[in-house]
Amino acid sequence: MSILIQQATILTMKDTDAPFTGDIRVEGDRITQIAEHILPQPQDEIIDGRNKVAMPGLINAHQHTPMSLLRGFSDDLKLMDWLERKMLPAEARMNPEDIYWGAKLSIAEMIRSGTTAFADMYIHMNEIAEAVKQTGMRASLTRGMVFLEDDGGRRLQEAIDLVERWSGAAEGRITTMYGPHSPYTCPVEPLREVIALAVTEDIPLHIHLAETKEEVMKIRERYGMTPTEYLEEAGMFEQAHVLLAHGVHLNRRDIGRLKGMRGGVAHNPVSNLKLGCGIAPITEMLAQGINVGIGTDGAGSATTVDMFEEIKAATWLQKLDYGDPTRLPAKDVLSMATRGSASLLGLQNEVGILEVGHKADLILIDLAKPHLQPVHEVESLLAYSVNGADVDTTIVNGQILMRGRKLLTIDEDELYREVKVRAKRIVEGI
Ligand SMILES: N[C@@H](CCSC[C@H]1O[C@@H](n2cnc3c(=O)[nH]cnc32)[C@H](O)[C@@H]1O)C(=O)O
Ligand SMILES: [Zn+2]
Repeated sequence: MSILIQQATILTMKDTDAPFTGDIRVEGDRITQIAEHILPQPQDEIIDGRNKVAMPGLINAHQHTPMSLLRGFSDDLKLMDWLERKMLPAEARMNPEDIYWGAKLSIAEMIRSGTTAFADMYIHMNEIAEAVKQTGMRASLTRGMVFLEDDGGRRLQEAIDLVERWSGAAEGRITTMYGPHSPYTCPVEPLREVIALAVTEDIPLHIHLAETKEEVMKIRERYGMTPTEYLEEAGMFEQAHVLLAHGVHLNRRDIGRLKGMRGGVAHNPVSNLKLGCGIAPITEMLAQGINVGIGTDGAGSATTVDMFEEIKAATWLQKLDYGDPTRLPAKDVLSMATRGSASLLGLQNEVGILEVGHKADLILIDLAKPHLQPVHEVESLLAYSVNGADVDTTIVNGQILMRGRKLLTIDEDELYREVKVRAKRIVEGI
Protein backbone atom coordinates (compact mmCIF):
# COMPACT_ATOMS: atom_id res chain seq x y z
CA MET A 1 0.00 0.00 0.00
CA SER A 2 1.22 3.51 -0.69
CA ILE A 3 0.05 6.90 0.50
CA LEU A 4 0.72 10.27 -1.10
CA ILE A 5 0.20 13.36 1.03
CA GLN A 6 -0.01 16.39 -1.24
CA GLN A 7 0.85 20.02 -0.56
CA ALA A 8 1.04 19.95 3.21
CA THR A 9 3.11 22.33 5.32
CA ILE A 10 5.90 19.92 6.23
CA LEU A 11 7.73 20.20 9.53
CA THR A 12 10.38 17.47 9.51
CA MET A 13 11.75 18.41 12.98
CA LYS A 14 15.28 18.10 11.60
CA ASP A 15 17.54 20.94 12.80
CA THR A 16 18.38 21.99 9.28
CA ASP A 17 14.82 22.21 7.90
CA ALA A 18 12.46 25.18 8.01
CA PRO A 19 8.77 24.36 7.38
CA PHE A 20 8.02 24.12 3.63
CA THR A 21 5.13 23.16 1.38
CA GLY A 22 5.47 19.74 -0.23
CA ASP A 23 4.45 16.10 -0.73
CA ILE A 24 5.27 12.95 1.24
CA ARG A 25 5.09 9.39 -0.12
CA VAL A 26 4.73 6.40 2.17
CA GLU A 27 5.31 2.90 0.83
CA GLY A 28 4.78 -0.08 3.12
CA ASP A 29 5.86 0.96 6.60
CA ARG A 30 8.33 3.68 5.55
CA ILE A 31 8.61 7.20 4.20
CA THR A 32 10.10 6.83 0.71
CA GLN A 33 9.99 10.38 -0.67
CA ILE A 34 9.70 13.95 0.58
CA ALA A 35 9.75 16.65 -2.10
CA GLU A 36 8.04 19.79 -3.31
CA HIS A 37 6.08 17.78 -5.91
CA ILE A 38 5.86 13.99 -6.22
CA LEU A 39 4.18 12.39 -9.24
CA PRO A 40 1.11 10.38 -8.12
CA GLN A 41 1.10 6.64 -8.87
CA PRO A 42 -2.13 4.74 -9.67
CA GLN A 43 -1.96 2.74 -6.41
CA ASP A 44 -1.49 5.81 -4.20
CA GLU A 45 -4.08 6.67 -1.60
CA ILE A 46 -4.12 10.47 -1.99
CA ILE A 47 -4.43 12.69 1.09
CA ASP A 48 -5.01 16.40 0.54
CA GLY A 49 -2.52 18.20 2.77
CA ARG A 50 -3.61 21.76 1.98
CA ASN A 51 -4.25 23.82 5.12
CA LYS A 52 -2.62 21.04 7.11
CA VAL A 53 0.71 20.59 8.85
CA ALA A 54 2.48 17.25 8.45
CA MET A 55 4.83 16.48 11.32
CA PRO A 56 6.26 13.44 13.13
CA GLY A 57 3.76 11.81 15.46
CA LEU A 58 4.15 12.73 19.12
CA ILE A 59 5.74 10.12 21.38
CA ASN A 60 4.40 9.64 24.88
CA ALA A 61 7.44 8.54 26.89
CA HIS A 62 5.65 7.55 30.11
CA GLN A 63 2.21 5.99 30.37
CA HIS A 64 0.18 3.54 32.41
CA THR A 65 -2.46 3.06 29.71
CA PRO A 66 -5.13 1.08 31.63
CA MET A 67 -5.31 3.83 34.25
CA SER A 68 -7.67 5.54 31.81
CA LEU A 69 -10.32 3.44 33.58
CA LEU A 70 -9.51 5.40 36.76
CA ARG A 71 -9.71 8.84 35.18
CA GLY A 72 -11.37 11.38 37.44
CA PHE A 73 -12.14 8.87 40.16
CA SER A 74 -9.75 10.12 42.85
CA ASP A 75 -8.59 13.63 42.12
CA ASP A 76 -7.16 16.23 44.48
CA LEU A 77 -5.16 13.85 46.70
CA LYS A 78 -1.47 13.71 47.64
CA LEU A 79 0.52 11.24 45.56
CA MET A 80 1.08 8.63 48.28
CA ASP A 81 -2.60 8.76 49.40
CA TRP A 82 -3.76 8.67 45.81
CA LEU A 83 -1.51 5.70 45.05
CA GLU A 84 -1.94 3.66 48.23
CA ARG A 85 -5.59 4.39 49.12
CA LYS A 86 -7.10 4.59 45.65
CA MET A 87 -4.99 3.34 42.75
CA LEU A 88 -3.52 0.17 44.25
CA PRO A 89 -6.84 -1.19 45.60
CA ALA A 90 -8.55 -0.40 42.28
CA GLU A 91 -5.72 -2.02 40.33
CA ALA A 92 -5.98 -5.15 42.47
CA ARG A 93 -9.52 -5.58 41.08
CA MET A 94 -8.58 -5.22 37.44
CA ASN A 95 -8.68 -8.47 35.52
CA PRO A 96 -6.76 -9.02 32.27
CA GLU A 97 -9.79 -8.08 30.16
CA ASP A 98 -10.18 -4.79 32.03
CA ILE A 99 -6.54 -4.05 31.28
CA TYR A 100 -7.14 -4.73 27.58
CA TRP A 101 -10.09 -2.32 27.40
CA GLY A 102 -8.35 0.33 29.51
CA ALA A 103 -5.30 0.18 27.26
CA LYS A 104 -7.55 0.45 24.22
CA LEU A 105 -9.30 3.51 25.66
CA SER A 106 -5.94 5.22 26.16
CA ILE A 107 -4.80 4.20 22.70
CA ALA A 108 -7.97 5.66 21.17
CA GLU A 109 -7.34 8.93 23.01
CA MET A 110 -3.70 8.94 21.90
CA ILE A 111 -4.47 8.29 18.23
CA ARG A 112 -7.10 11.04 18.33
CA SER A 113 -4.61 13.51 19.79
CA GLY A 114 -1.66 12.79 17.51
CA THR A 115 0.42 10.31 19.49
CA THR A 116 1.97 7.53 17.41
CA ALA A 117 4.08 5.69 20.02
CA PHE A 118 4.21 5.33 23.79
CA ALA A 119 6.17 3.76 26.62
CA ASP A 120 3.92 1.87 29.01
CA MET A 121 4.56 0.45 32.47
CA TYR A 122 1.85 -1.72 33.96
CA ILE A 123 0.60 -5.23 34.79
CA HIS A 124 -1.07 -7.90 32.58
CA MET A 125 1.15 -6.81 29.72
CA ASN A 126 0.00 -9.54 27.33
CA GLU A 127 -3.36 -7.80 27.12
CA ILE A 128 -1.77 -4.40 26.53
CA ALA A 129 0.40 -5.94 23.82
CA GLU A 130 -2.74 -7.40 22.19
CA ALA A 131 -4.37 -3.96 22.24
CA VAL A 132 -1.26 -2.45 20.62
CA LYS A 133 -1.14 -5.20 18.02
CA GLN A 134 -4.79 -4.82 17.04
CA THR A 135 -4.96 -1.03 16.99
CA GLY A 136 -1.80 -0.51 14.92
CA MET A 137 0.01 1.61 17.53
CA ARG A 138 3.73 1.53 18.34
CA ALA A 139 4.78 0.91 21.94
CA SER A 140 7.58 0.01 24.29
CA LEU A 141 6.07 -2.20 26.97
CA THR A 142 7.24 -2.72 30.54
CA ARG A 143 5.95 -4.98 33.32
CA GLY A 144 6.25 -2.62 36.32
CA MET A 145 7.69 -4.41 39.36
CA VAL A 146 7.17 -3.47 42.99
CA PHE A 147 9.46 -5.59 45.19
CA LEU A 148 7.98 -4.99 48.63
CA GLU A 149 7.04 -8.59 49.40
CA ASP A 150 8.36 -12.01 48.47
CA ASP A 151 6.28 -13.16 45.49
CA GLY A 152 8.45 -16.17 44.67
CA GLY A 153 9.85 -14.36 41.65
CA ARG A 154 6.45 -14.03 39.94
CA ARG A 155 6.77 -10.38 38.90
CA LEU A 156 10.26 -10.84 37.50
CA GLN A 157 9.16 -13.94 35.61
CA GLU A 158 6.26 -12.02 34.05
CA ALA A 159 8.71 -9.31 33.01
CA ILE A 160 11.01 -11.88 31.43
CA ASP A 161 8.07 -13.53 29.64
CA LEU A 162 7.00 -10.15 28.23
CA VAL A 163 10.47 -9.47 26.86
CA GLU A 164 10.75 -12.95 25.35
CA ARG A 165 7.29 -13.07 23.84
CA TRP A 166 6.75 -9.53 22.59
CA SER A 167 10.11 -7.91 21.67
CA GLY A 168 9.90 -7.12 17.95
CA ALA A 169 6.29 -8.38 17.63
CA ALA A 170 3.45 -6.80 15.62
CA GLU A 171 5.60 -6.06 12.55
CA GLY A 172 8.25 -4.62 14.84
CA ARG A 173 5.88 -2.08 16.42
CA ILE A 174 6.37 -3.55 19.90
CA THR A 175 9.59 -3.27 21.88
CA THR A 176 10.08 -3.99 25.58
CA MET A 177 11.84 -2.75 28.70
CA TYR A 178 12.43 -3.99 32.25
CA GLY A 179 10.60 -1.91 34.84
CA PRO A 180 11.62 -1.75 38.49
CA HIS A 181 8.86 0.63 39.64
CA SER A 182 10.81 3.18 41.73
CA PRO A 183 13.61 3.63 44.28
CA TYR A 184 11.06 3.49 47.12
CA THR A 185 9.49 0.20 46.00
CA CYS A 186 12.69 -1.59 44.96
CA PRO A 187 15.30 -2.68 47.54
CA VAL A 188 18.85 -2.87 46.25
CA GLU A 189 19.13 -6.64 45.74
CA PRO A 190 16.25 -7.16 43.30
CA LEU A 191 17.18 -3.84 41.70
CA ARG A 192 20.72 -5.06 40.97
CA GLU A 193 19.31 -8.31 39.63
CA VAL A 194 17.06 -6.48 37.14
CA ILE A 195 19.89 -4.15 36.08
CA ALA A 196 22.15 -7.16 35.41
CA LEU A 197 19.42 -8.76 33.31
CA ALA A 198 18.90 -5.56 31.32
CA VAL A 199 22.63 -5.24 30.63
CA THR A 200 23.09 -8.88 29.64
CA GLU A 201 20.11 -8.87 27.27
CA ASP A 202 20.60 -5.24 26.18
CA ILE A 203 17.02 -4.38 27.09
CA PRO A 204 16.35 -0.83 28.39
CA LEU A 205 15.11 -0.03 31.90
CA HIS A 206 12.06 2.10 32.77
CA ILE A 207 11.71 3.49 36.32
CA HIS A 208 10.07 6.35 38.27
CA LEU A 209 12.62 8.71 39.87
CA ALA A 210 12.41 11.57 42.36
CA GLU A 211 8.76 12.38 41.75
CA THR A 212 8.03 13.89 45.19
CA LYS A 213 9.82 15.48 48.14
CA GLU A 214 8.47 12.61 50.27
CA GLU A 215 10.33 10.14 48.08
CA VAL A 216 13.58 12.06 48.54
CA MET A 217 13.07 12.06 52.32
CA LYS A 218 12.17 8.38 52.42
CA ILE A 219 15.27 7.35 50.48
CA ARG A 220 17.47 9.61 52.61
CA GLU A 221 16.11 7.97 55.78
CA ARG A 222 16.56 4.47 54.40
CA TYR A 223 19.88 4.75 52.63
CA GLY A 224 21.36 8.18 53.46
CA MET A 225 21.39 9.32 49.85
CA THR A 226 19.27 10.89 47.13
CA PRO A 227 17.11 8.63 44.92
CA THR A 228 19.46 9.37 42.00
CA GLU A 229 22.52 8.38 44.06
CA TYR A 230 20.71 5.23 45.11
CA LEU A 231 20.18 4.19 41.48
CA GLU A 232 23.74 5.16 40.60
CA GLU A 233 25.11 3.09 43.50
CA ALA A 234 23.08 0.14 42.26
CA GLY A 235 24.90 0.49 38.92
CA MET A 236 21.94 1.67 36.89
CA PHE A 237 23.73 4.30 34.82
CA GLU A 238 26.88 2.34 34.00
CA GLN A 239 25.79 0.50 30.88
CA ALA A 240 22.02 0.20 30.59
CA HIS A 241 19.76 2.46 28.55
CA VAL A 242 17.45 3.94 31.19
CA LEU A 243 14.12 5.77 30.84
CA LEU A 244 13.71 7.83 34.02
CA ALA A 245 10.17 9.08 34.61
CA HIS A 246 9.76 12.47 36.33
CA GLY A 247 13.14 13.58 37.76
CA VAL A 248 11.38 16.43 39.57
CA HIS A 249 13.56 16.66 42.69
CA LEU A 250 17.10 16.49 41.38
CA ASN A 251 19.82 18.67 42.84
CA ARG A 252 22.77 19.93 40.83
CA ARG A 253 24.93 16.92 41.78
CA ASP A 254 22.13 14.52 40.80
CA ILE A 255 21.93 16.14 37.38
CA GLY A 256 25.72 15.75 37.11
CA ARG A 257 25.33 12.02 37.83
CA LEU A 258 22.98 11.63 34.85
CA LYS A 259 25.37 13.35 32.45
CA GLY A 260 26.53 10.89 29.80
CA MET A 261 23.88 8.28 30.68
CA ARG A 262 22.21 6.23 27.93
CA GLY A 263 18.51 7.13 27.73
CA GLY A 264 17.32 10.13 29.74
CA VAL A 265 14.35 11.68 31.50
CA ALA A 266 10.64 11.65 30.64
CA HIS A 267 9.07 14.89 31.83
CA ASN A 268 5.37 14.62 32.80
CA PRO A 269 4.39 18.21 33.55
CA VAL A 270 0.59 17.85 33.82
CA SER A 271 0.83 14.96 36.27
CA ASN A 272 3.47 16.86 38.28
CA LEU A 273 1.28 19.97 38.32
CA LYS A 274 -1.88 18.17 39.29
CA LEU A 275 -0.27 16.11 42.05
CA GLY A 276 1.57 19.24 43.22
CA CYS A 277 4.91 17.45 42.90
CA GLY A 278 7.05 20.35 41.71
CA ILE A 279 8.78 21.53 38.55
CA ALA A 280 11.45 19.31 37.02
CA PRO A 281 14.67 21.21 36.15
CA ILE A 282 14.52 20.15 32.53
CA THR A 283 16.21 23.17 30.94
CA GLU A 284 19.21 22.50 33.22
CA MET A 285 19.21 18.86 32.18
CA LEU A 286 19.11 19.89 28.52
CA ALA A 287 21.98 22.33 29.11
CA GLN A 288 24.01 19.41 30.51
CA GLY A 289 23.34 17.37 27.38
CA ILE A 290 20.88 14.99 29.08
CA ASN A 291 18.16 13.80 26.73
CA VAL A 292 14.67 14.84 27.82
CA GLY A 293 11.38 13.60 26.37
CA ILE A 294 7.76 14.15 27.33
CA GLY A 295 5.11 11.80 28.71
CA THR A 296 1.68 12.10 30.27
CA ASP A 297 1.84 9.51 33.06
CA GLY A 298 -1.42 7.57 33.44
CA ALA A 299 -4.80 9.22 32.98
CA GLY A 300 -5.46 8.33 36.65
CA SER A 301 -3.24 11.25 37.66
CA ALA A 302 -2.95 13.53 34.64
CA THR A 303 -6.58 12.82 33.60
CA THR A 304 -5.61 13.47 29.98
CA VAL A 305 -3.12 11.81 27.67
CA ASP A 306 -3.21 14.62 25.08
CA MET A 307 0.48 15.37 24.46
CA PHE A 308 -0.32 18.89 23.19
CA GLU A 309 -1.42 19.71 26.76
CA GLU A 310 1.94 18.46 28.03
CA ILE A 311 3.82 20.51 25.46
CA LYS A 312 2.13 23.69 26.67
CA ALA A 313 2.58 22.84 30.35
CA ALA A 314 6.26 21.94 29.84
CA THR A 315 7.19 25.26 28.28
CA TRP A 316 4.97 27.39 30.56
CA LEU A 317 6.46 25.82 33.69
CA GLN A 318 10.05 26.56 32.65
CA LYS A 319 9.16 30.15 31.76
CA LEU A 320 7.36 30.61 35.08
CA ASP A 321 9.98 28.85 37.18
CA TYR A 322 12.81 31.01 35.89
CA GLY A 323 10.75 34.17 35.33
CA ASP A 324 12.10 34.03 31.80
CA PRO A 325 9.87 33.68 28.71
CA THR A 326 12.88 32.76 26.53
CA ARG A 327 13.17 29.38 28.31
CA LEU A 328 12.19 26.25 26.34
CA PRO A 329 11.06 27.94 23.11
CA ALA A 330 8.45 26.36 20.80
CA LYS A 331 10.95 24.48 18.62
CA ASP A 332 12.73 22.95 21.59
CA VAL A 333 9.61 21.73 23.35
CA LEU A 334 8.30 20.20 20.08
CA SER A 335 11.65 18.49 19.68
CA MET A 336 11.34 17.01 23.18
CA ALA A 337 7.89 15.54 22.37
CA THR A 338 9.16 13.93 19.15
CA ARG A 339 12.92 13.36 18.91
CA GLY A 340 13.57 13.48 22.66
CA SER A 341 10.94 10.87 23.43
CA ALA A 342 12.05 8.76 20.44
CA SER A 343 15.54 8.55 21.95
CA LEU A 344 14.08 7.55 25.32
CA LEU A 345 12.34 4.63 23.61
CA GLY A 346 15.58 3.78 21.76
CA LEU A 347 13.84 4.50 18.44
CA GLN A 348 15.74 7.61 17.33
CA ASN A 349 16.86 5.97 14.08
CA GLU A 350 13.32 4.93 13.18
CA VAL A 351 10.90 7.67 14.27
CA GLY A 352 10.80 11.21 15.70
CA ILE A 353 11.66 13.08 12.49
CA LEU A 354 10.22 12.97 8.98
CA GLU A 355 13.01 11.46 6.91
CA VAL A 356 13.21 9.19 3.89
CA GLY A 357 13.92 5.66 5.11
CA HIS A 358 12.36 6.24 8.52
CA LYS A 359 9.18 4.51 9.67
CA ALA A 360 6.04 6.33 8.53
CA ASP A 361 4.74 7.59 11.89
CA LEU A 362 3.23 10.99 11.20
CA ILE A 363 0.26 13.22 11.83
CA LEU A 364 -1.67 15.88 9.93
CA ILE A 365 -3.01 18.87 11.83
CA ASP A 366 -5.88 20.87 10.41
CA LEU A 367 -5.14 24.60 10.49
CA ALA A 368 -8.50 25.72 9.06
CA LYS A 369 -9.72 26.78 12.52
CA PRO A 370 -10.10 30.22 14.08
CA HIS A 371 -7.59 29.49 16.87
CA LEU A 372 -4.96 28.44 14.31
CA GLN A 373 -5.11 31.47 11.98
CA PRO A 374 -3.18 33.35 10.72
CA VAL A 375 -0.01 31.29 10.28
CA HIS A 376 3.03 33.39 11.17
CA GLU A 377 5.20 30.70 12.76
CA VAL A 378 4.08 27.09 12.40
CA GLU A 379 6.12 25.94 15.41
CA SER A 380 4.51 28.57 17.65
CA LEU A 381 1.02 27.46 16.63
CA LEU A 382 1.91 23.83 17.32
CA ALA A 383 3.40 24.52 20.74
CA TYR A 384 1.00 27.14 22.04
CA SER A 385 -2.31 26.97 20.13
CA VAL A 386 -2.95 23.46 18.79
CA ASN A 387 -4.75 20.88 20.89
CA GLY A 388 -5.26 17.19 20.34
CA ALA A 389 -8.67 17.65 18.71
CA ASP A 390 -7.00 19.55 15.83
CA VAL A 391 -5.27 16.36 14.66
CA ASP A 392 -7.00 15.23 11.45
CA THR A 393 -5.00 12.16 10.42
CA THR A 394 -2.72 9.76 12.31
CA ILE A 395 -0.44 7.28 10.53
CA VAL A 396 1.68 4.62 12.27
CA ASN A 397 4.05 2.26 10.47
CA GLY A 398 2.48 3.29 7.17
CA GLN A 399 -1.05 2.41 8.28
CA ILE A 400 -3.72 5.11 8.58
CA LEU A 401 -5.22 4.78 12.08
CA MET A 402 -7.35 7.93 11.91
CA ARG A 403 -8.51 9.86 8.87
CA GLY A 404 -10.74 12.96 8.98
CA ARG A 405 -11.01 12.30 12.76
CA LYS A 406 -12.52 8.84 12.22
CA LEU A 407 -10.74 5.97 13.95
CA LEU A 408 -10.15 3.12 11.51
CA THR A 409 -8.88 0.34 13.81
CA ILE A 410 -11.10 0.86 16.87
CA ASP A 411 -14.88 0.45 17.24
CA GLU A 412 -15.62 3.38 19.55
CA ASP A 413 -19.22 2.41 20.43
CA GLU A 414 -18.09 -1.02 21.59
CA LEU A 415 -15.16 0.57 23.46
CA TYR A 416 -17.32 2.97 25.48
CA ARG A 417 -19.82 0.23 26.33
CA GLU A 418 -17.09 -2.02 27.73
CA VAL A 419 -15.32 0.79 29.57
CA LYS A 420 -18.48 2.01 31.29
CA VAL A 421 -19.35 -1.33 32.88
CA ARG A 422 -15.79 -2.25 33.83
CA ALA A 423 -14.83 1.11 35.32
CA LYS A 424 -17.93 1.09 37.54
CA ARG A 425 -17.17 -2.37 38.92
CA ILE A 426 -13.50 -1.59 39.58
CA VAL A 427 -14.04 1.50 41.74
CA GLU A 428 -17.20 0.39 43.59
CA GLY A 429 -16.78 1.09 47.31
CA ILE A 430 -13.14 2.28 47.14
N1 LIG B 1 1.50 -2.82 41.38
C1 LIG B 1 2.42 -3.52 40.51
C2 LIG B 1 3.32 -2.59 39.75
C3 LIG B 1 2.57 -1.95 38.65
S1 LIG B 1 3.56 -0.95 37.65
C4 LIG B 1 2.73 0.55 37.47
C5 LIG B 1 2.36 1.20 38.76
O1 LIG B 1 2.71 2.57 38.78
C6 LIG B 1 1.73 3.25 39.50
N2 LIG B 1 1.78 4.67 39.18
C7 LIG B 1 1.04 5.39 38.33
N3 LIG B 1 1.39 6.67 38.33
C8 LIG B 1 2.39 6.76 39.24
C9 LIG B 1 3.16 7.85 39.70
O2 LIG B 1 3.00 9.01 39.32
N4 LIG B 1 4.12 7.53 40.62
C10 LIG B 1 4.31 6.30 41.09
N5 LIG B 1 3.60 5.26 40.69
C11 LIG B 1 2.64 5.50 39.78
C12 LIG B 1 0.44 2.60 39.06
O3 LIG B 1 -0.61 2.84 39.93
C13 LIG B 1 0.87 1.14 39.00
O4 LIG B 1 0.60 0.48 40.19
C14 LIG B 1 3.18 -4.60 41.30
O5 LIG B 1 2.57 -5.12 42.19
O6 LIG B 1 4.30 -4.94 41.01
ZN1 LIG C 1 4.15 6.93 36.30
